[in-house]
Amino acid sequence: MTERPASRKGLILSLNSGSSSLKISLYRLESSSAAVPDSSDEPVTLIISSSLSSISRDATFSFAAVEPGVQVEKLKDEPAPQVKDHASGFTYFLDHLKRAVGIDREQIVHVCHRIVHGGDYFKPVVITKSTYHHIETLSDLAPLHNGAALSVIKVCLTELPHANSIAYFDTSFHYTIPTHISSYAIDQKIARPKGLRKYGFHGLSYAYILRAVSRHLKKASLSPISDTNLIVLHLGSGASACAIQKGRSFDTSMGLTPAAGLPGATRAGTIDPTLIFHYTHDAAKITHSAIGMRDVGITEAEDILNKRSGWNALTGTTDFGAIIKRRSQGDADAQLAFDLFVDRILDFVGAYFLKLSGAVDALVFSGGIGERAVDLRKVVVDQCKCLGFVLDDGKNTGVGDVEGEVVEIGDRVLVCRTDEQLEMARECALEDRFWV
Ligand SMILES: Nc1ncnc2c1ncn2[C@@H]1O[C@H](COP(=O)(O)OP(=O)(O)O)[C@@H](O)[C@H]1O
Ligand SMILES: CC(=O)OP(=O)(O)O
Ligand SMILES: [Mg+2]
Repeated sequence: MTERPASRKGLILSLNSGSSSLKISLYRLESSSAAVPDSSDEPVTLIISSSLSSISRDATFSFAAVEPGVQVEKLKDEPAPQVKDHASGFTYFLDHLKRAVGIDREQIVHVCHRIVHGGDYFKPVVITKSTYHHIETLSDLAPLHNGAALSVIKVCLTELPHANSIAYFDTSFHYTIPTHISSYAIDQKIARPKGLRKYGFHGLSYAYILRAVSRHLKKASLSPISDTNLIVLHLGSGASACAIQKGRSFDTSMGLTPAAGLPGATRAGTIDPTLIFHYTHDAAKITHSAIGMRDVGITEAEDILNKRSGWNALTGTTDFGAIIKRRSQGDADAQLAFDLFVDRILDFVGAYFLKLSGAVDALVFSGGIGERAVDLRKVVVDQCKCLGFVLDDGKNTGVGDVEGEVVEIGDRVLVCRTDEQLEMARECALEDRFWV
C-alpha cells in the first residue's frame, strides 16, 4: 500500500499534440490522503475529455464531462472552422471550459504536455525559459510536432499562469534500446556529436500499453511488467511499431525523426534515402509551405516526406477509415494504400518476432487505426498465423462493443485503447518532485 502525501490536490490538465489532433484530458487527483490499494488503481480521475481532430483541415471539436456532477454542453465532432492549428485549438477548448459548471480553472496545478522529441531528456522537465529553448532547438527533428506543442505551451503560460507546465517526452521510453540497434551505419565521429541516432517515438503510448497489457496478462496468470515481451503496433496518423523485451523498449520503427518506419497520414515512412534527390531538385531548399508552420524551418525534402506523402498522397484523404471504406467499394488507390500499409507492418512484426527470439506474449494493436480498423487487423493477423498469432473473427469484429483498456481478439492478439494523456497525468500525480 502506497500513502500519498496530503499536500497533493487540485486538477491536472494533459495535452497531447499529435500530428492531426490535440487531445485534452482534465483529471482530478484522487483523495490526497487515501492509500493506493494496488497498482491497478489510478491516482487520477478523468473529469473532462476533449479533442480537436483533423487540425489544419476542417477541424472538428469534441467535449464531454465524464465525472457526474460536472455540467457541460456535450459536443461530438462539431465543425470548428476557427481552429487552424494546435494553439487556436487549445484556446477554443479553454473558451468551452469556461462554460463548464463545477470547474474552476484556477484549480489546475499542473499542465502535462506531450513533447514528441526530447533529444537527450530522459525524464519529464518543468518548462522554464531554458527547457523551452532546448525543446525549441529539437523542433527540426519533429517538424509536425514539437513546434505545435510549444505553441500550446505558450498559450498555457499566458492563460494558465498559476499552473506549472511540464514536458513529457515520447522519446524517453526508448532510451533502453541497445546502441547497436539505435546507431546508424554512418561515421560515428560525425553522428555522435550531432546526436544522429534512432530516438523512437510514441513512447508515452508504449508505456501506457505496457502497463495495461501487463496488468491484463497478469490477470490471466502471466507475467509482471519486467517479464513482458510484446510486439506493439501504434497505428494512428503517425504509425510505429515497438519490440518490448522484458518490459523495456528493444527496438522501434521510427528513428532520428518520426519520418522513419511505417507510412502515415501524410508521411512516406522509410524510403530509399537517395530517392528524394531523384524526386525533386530542390531537396535542400526551405519550402514556402513551411513558412506557415510556427517555430519550425524545414527543407523541401522534409516537407515532402512529412507533409506531402502517405495516405493523402496515395488516395487524397488522410482518413484511414475512409480508405478502408473505399477499398471495400473497389477503389484501386485505396487498395494500394491498404496493401502497402499491411506489407510494411508485416516487415516489422516479422523482424521483431525474430529479434525477440519468438518469445512474444502478445501482438498488440493500438492508435486511432489499430483500435478501429477491423479489416486491417484481420489481414495482418491472418498473415501472422505462422508465428502462432490466431485471430478470433467474432472478437475482432466486436471490439467496439467491449469496454476496457485491453480487449482480447484472439490467441495472443490484443487491442489496447492507448491513452497518452492518462500516462502523463498518472506519472505527474505520482512524481514527488512536482509536489514539494
Ligand atoms: N473507423 C476507423 N477505421 C480506420 N481508421 C480510423 C477510424 N477512425 C479513425 N481512424 C484513423 O485514426 C487516425 C487518428 O489516429 P490517432 O491515433 O488519433 O491520431 P494522432 O496521430 O493524431 O494521435 C485518423 O487519421 C483516422 O485515419
Ligand atoms: C510521433 C507521432 O507520429 O505522433 P502522432 O502519431 O501523434 O502524430
Ligand atoms: Mg497520436
